[in-house]
Amino acid sequence: MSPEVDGRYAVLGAGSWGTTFAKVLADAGTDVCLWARRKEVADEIENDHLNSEYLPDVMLPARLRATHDADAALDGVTTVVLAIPAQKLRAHLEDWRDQLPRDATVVSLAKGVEMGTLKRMSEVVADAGAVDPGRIAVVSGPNLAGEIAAEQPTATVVACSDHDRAVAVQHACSTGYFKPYTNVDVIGCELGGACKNVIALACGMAAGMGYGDNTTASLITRGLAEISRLTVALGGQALTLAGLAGMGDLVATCSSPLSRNRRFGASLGKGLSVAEAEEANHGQVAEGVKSCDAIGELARRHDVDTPIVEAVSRVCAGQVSARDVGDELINRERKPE
Ligand SMILES: NC(=O)c1ccc[n+]([C@@H]2O[C@H](COP(=O)([O-])OP(=O)(O)OC[C@H]3O[C@@H](n4cnc5c(N)ncnc54)[C@H](O)[C@@H]3O)[C@@H](O)[C@H]2O)c1
Ligand SMILES: O=P(O)(O)OC[C@H](O)CO
Repeated sequence: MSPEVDGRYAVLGAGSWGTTFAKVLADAGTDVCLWARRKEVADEIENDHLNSEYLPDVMLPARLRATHDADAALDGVTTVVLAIPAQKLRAHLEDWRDQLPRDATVVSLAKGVEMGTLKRMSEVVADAGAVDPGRIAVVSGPNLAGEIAAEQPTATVVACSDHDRAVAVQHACSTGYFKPYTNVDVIGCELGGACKNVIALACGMAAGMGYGDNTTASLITRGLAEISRLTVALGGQALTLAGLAGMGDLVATCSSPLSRNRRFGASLGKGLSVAEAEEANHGQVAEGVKSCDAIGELARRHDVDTPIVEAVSRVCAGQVSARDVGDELINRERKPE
């Protein structure tokens, strides 16, 4: 375990990733309290050091505290970590806005783009939480919660326009199994995390139809081209997408049977309806299903071509089958890479 880290952290949201990230912080020696929406989840973590619904096989550190009371979790903290699904973040922030300490760093773990507003999560935090953008950080990378909770070695990126704040979060979550790098390109890191979910849906569809690694690699690589174009159009850095928050997360999410987005896509590829695919995912969030339309619309507004994102949107809307959309993609116009 690392030496004690300065500052107190609240992690708001005790699903797979919120619980895992809180464990990482506690293992790093950081003082952390986890807020759970349901009292029984908070009580189980506080008393039994277990979150049996999301991480049934993982013993949580005794030093990790948990509560159902958001005011208590936020009292006196230096850093607030938001681990709420992307489309639910705004409503929660509006509730918590007055409790967010004025100088706290606010870290978003969510990977999505808000439907309707087309805002990235840091923009939602700035807007709904009334937080100065220089205080907002995002954590994104190849971070499948189950593997990290099992303490398998993983790297990630902490991005913040204020480098000192990124470094502080980096120190607070560095452990023997979790290695955070810093970056100042918030736009690139966020778009990498949000868009790879949509590409993972496409890879899942391909797997569900019985296709192998060549198809997956082709979708990952052409997906990376779409994400890079969109990132540059929105003011981010293409090079960020060559890193952990881009290629790294694409490889993990598009290849892993643990990914909820890939699993959801595989259900669609096998011919299940969207409702049946949701049921097969046991109510856990597959962010790409909701974000794909917003990402597609964002790309259209900036005149960026995103054919894989468009294809996934149409399948998720039930307009076309995965197989038909696959044929459309392979038969698009031939052009230089
Ligand atoms: N699980 C991962 O491996 C992982 C890794 C990196 C990033 N993320 C991202 O982190 C975010 C959270 O993902 P997760 O895996 O923890 O999700 P999850 O489905 O496991 O848990 C969601 C959590 O949010 C809570 N919540 C609070 N308000 C809610 C509401 N109104 N509706 C639904 N749930 C509500 C739920 O109770 C639950 O504790 C997502 O944006 C996801 O893309 C997840
Ligand atoms: O399970 P998924 O598809 O939400 O992916 C989890 C993480 O985002 C992987 O980095």
